[in-house]
Amino acid sequence: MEFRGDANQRIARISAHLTPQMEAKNSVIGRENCRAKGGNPGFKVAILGAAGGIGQSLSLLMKMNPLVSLLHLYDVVNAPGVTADVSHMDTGAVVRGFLGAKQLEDALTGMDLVIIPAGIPRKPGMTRDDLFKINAGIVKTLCEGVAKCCPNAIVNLISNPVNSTVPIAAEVFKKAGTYDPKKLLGVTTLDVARANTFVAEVLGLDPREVDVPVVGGHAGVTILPLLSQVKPPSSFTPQEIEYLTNRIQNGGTEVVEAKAGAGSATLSMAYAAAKFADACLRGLRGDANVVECSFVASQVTELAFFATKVRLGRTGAEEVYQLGPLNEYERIGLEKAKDELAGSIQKGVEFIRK
Ligand SMILES: NC(=O)c1ccc[n+]([C@@H]2O[C@H](COP(=O)([O-])OP(=O)(O)OC[C@H]3O[C@@H](n4cnc5c(N)ncnc54)[C@H](O)[C@@H]3O)[C@@H](O)[C@H]2O)c1
Ligand SMILES: O=C(O)C[C@H](O)C(=O)O
Repeated sequence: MEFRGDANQRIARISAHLTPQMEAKNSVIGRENCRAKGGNPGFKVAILGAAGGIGQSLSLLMKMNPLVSLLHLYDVVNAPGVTADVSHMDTGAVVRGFLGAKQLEDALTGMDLVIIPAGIPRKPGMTRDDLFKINAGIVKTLCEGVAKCCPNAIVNLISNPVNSTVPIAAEVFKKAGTYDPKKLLGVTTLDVARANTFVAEVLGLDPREVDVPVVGGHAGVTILPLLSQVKPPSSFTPQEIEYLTNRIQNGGTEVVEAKAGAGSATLSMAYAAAKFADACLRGLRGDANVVECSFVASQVTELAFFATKVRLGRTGAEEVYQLGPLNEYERIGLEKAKDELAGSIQKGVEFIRK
């Protein structure tokens, strides 16, 4: 009887948390009184924009990551549904949902890593810069929350245009007095995933065996694959170089056009974001030799931000690698990339300083 009593109490506690009244009473969408808190040692991760095309798949993938003990899912719509759904996966991370601006601070407090895929995606005919008007304000607000509630967190910024949203985030953090350049990382992993895939197709290799550094930024000509540095060492014909460079630079547009108005890359992006977040968490844990490409504060060129390989450690991007030797084709590409990047970075900075 004693056992039944305990069990009934437990069931009553859990059921109480399933009622809409209780959900409304709690400021957080979760199961606060449940015994099952996961108990995993691990990192606390928030996804801002978790109910979106990227956000939902990314939430699923981060729930599967054994390095995550607590997963906060925040959005201005549909966070409760995504949270309920993902929370039923029998993996270690405990999931809590947060809906709307009033719950942003709760979503962010105590986080080690904040991943931001919030904002509108492109439709055919648009450039990433066309998203600036709406996404700049969204990123500003969310980063103000980060500065206030988890100023030491690593931030993975996905929202486009990344070439401008990363400078926006940096300016917000500077204004708040919390800026640590090592901790602000623009996510360019999808460019690398595409480059590895397309190069592997041309070489007839398994993409997992291929490593293509992609530097510069994350839009059109600013996406600069360094095919001369591909591993395993490979040579390409001029036609192959032209084809691969164009396809990698326009990979996002290829998906936008194929989706024909229904958005941009979400599944491959969630995969790439989860891969990059996992690298950040392994760095935070102290693993050695965690190296990924990312758009970060940089002294590699004269520009304040630039994507190159970085080494991820306990404090974020602890080392920013130089470009290495470039061939003539890549040197010309670099100049074009820098010209466009300079304007995008300036636009982001001015948005906050104006
Ligand atoms: N860095 C990259 O490689 C890369 C790749 C693909 C997409 N993106 C960008 O990621 C962004 C999201 O793309 P998507 O396809 O997931 O779009 P989506 O419209 O499917 O989802 C965006 C989500 O953001 C939410 N949102 C809007 N304002 C918010 C706010 N203030 N706070 C929290 N959440 C908010 C929306 O409610 C929505 O759920 C776009 O800007 C897109 O261009 C970047
Ligand atoms: O192309 C887009 O608009 C989305 C994203 O930046 C991508 O590269 O897929």
